[in-house]
Amino acid sequence: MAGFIGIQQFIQDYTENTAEILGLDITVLDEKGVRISGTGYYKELIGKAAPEGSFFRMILETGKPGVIYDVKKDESQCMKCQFVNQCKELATIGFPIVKNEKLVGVIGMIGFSHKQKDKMIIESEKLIRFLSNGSTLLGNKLAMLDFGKEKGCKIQEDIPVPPNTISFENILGKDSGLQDVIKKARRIINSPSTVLIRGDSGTGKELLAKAIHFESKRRTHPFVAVNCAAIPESLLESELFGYEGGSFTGSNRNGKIGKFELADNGTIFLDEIGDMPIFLQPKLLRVLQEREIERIGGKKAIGINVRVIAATHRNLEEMVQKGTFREDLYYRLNVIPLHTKSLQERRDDIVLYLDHFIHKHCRIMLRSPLRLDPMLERWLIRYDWPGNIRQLENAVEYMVNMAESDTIGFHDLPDYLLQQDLLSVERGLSLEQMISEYERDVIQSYFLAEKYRNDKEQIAPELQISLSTLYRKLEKYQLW
Ligand SMILES: Nc1ncnc2c1ncn2[C@@H]1O[C@H](COP(=O)(O)OP(=O)(O)OP(=O)(O)O)[C@@H](O)[C@H]1O
Repeated sequence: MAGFIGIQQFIQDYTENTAEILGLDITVLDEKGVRISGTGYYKELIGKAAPEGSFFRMILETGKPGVIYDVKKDESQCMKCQFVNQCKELATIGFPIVKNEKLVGVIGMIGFSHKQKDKMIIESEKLIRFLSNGSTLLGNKLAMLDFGKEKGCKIQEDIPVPPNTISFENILGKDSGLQDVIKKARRIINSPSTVLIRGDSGTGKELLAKAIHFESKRRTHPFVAVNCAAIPESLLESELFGYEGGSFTGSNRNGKIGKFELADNGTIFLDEIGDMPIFLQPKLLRVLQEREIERIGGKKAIGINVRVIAATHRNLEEMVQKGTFREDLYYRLNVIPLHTKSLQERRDDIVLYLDHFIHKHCRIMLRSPLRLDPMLERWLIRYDWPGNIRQLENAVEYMVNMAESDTIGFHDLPDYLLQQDLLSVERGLSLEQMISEYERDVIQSYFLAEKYRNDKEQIAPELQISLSTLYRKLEKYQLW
């Protein structure tokens, strides 16, 4: 998305506003077919590539605009698409985005409902003109961005502008510990104090940091994330604080602005702070105390107004003891400590995440909702999830891809999970107990399914048992 970096938020705002006015869905793809913005179904797909062979990809290949008034009938344009059978689009119009005579993306208008499709047919001339203007607008905006860069304007191209903002609503989970953390975080959104988020990998530290930023008054300014463990030690200092032109061999002659300056008036998220090299720690401490930075090779201090949120999975107290983390920096960071619990510590939330991510990925893959085999669900609840929610979501995404029927079963698990001892969690139970537990889960799942609305007379024949047997089993498993 090289050309689109820096105006991603502009494009998403444009897309959403246009979609609202027209009552149709809008999406924009970059030259590689990766979705930059989208509304409706396509909002969830931002950042993902459009399927090979799809209509918009064809526009990227040919550089020609296209219209499909009836996707179901006009199959010739979609036959090569790998999702042709699951596609929910009814009508679609696409226009290439051209910058300085070069194809750099596609803007598309989509009708998912029959009402939208009819509108697209009736008002086609007007809508095609509208989309053509939209593509010109975006092409010109990109060209202006390049022009500004050539003239040396400070365009903050490496600020990762999020396509949409995050709020506390995005942090799912009923666990009381998690809810307490959210409650605390809500209280300090507008405070200037430094926050230190502790928790294992994939437990939502960055999500929490983003929610704090985007719920605060700083939300219109950048949220800049720096992973201190991912940047080589030798580069971290210049990444964080920037440098003046010609300060060292190989450096850019115009100098480089550091992440602290980029985050001015916003929030800097220092992920993996426990990996900050000891030689840089005094410099960070100074920034936190003085609220000013000095670029490498620079002679003057630059005042900054940045909220610092740091995070780590490491045991900082132990590191302080061992002398690998400065005690003064530790206290300076640990002003507002927040802790994100691992999934192992709040297994009750696992079902909620499974459900949420199954729905999410079914929507993304344009599949009708899948259900989980109850036995598999039980196994997933008892599995330890060392990679926490990130791992769980990836596993669900894999299973939704693999499932051939409307139920996700053990055979759909990713290989690394299949290699686990699938019965290990059941150890200590006799075969009879395991079968009983399975039977209980199956019956319960039918009562939880909206389709049956708790109707025993519908459920009994579905399970091929008599009504009285069903009553007996409900009694046995106390499923009243
Ligand atoms: N409570 C939650 N509700 C919904 N999604 C969540 C939650 N917690 C985490 N996630 C999702 O899990 C993934 C990992 O979260 P995130 O990157 O915030 O974790 P992290 O603790 O910062 O991980 P790391 O330490 O490895 O950087 C993200 O996709 C995030 O959206």
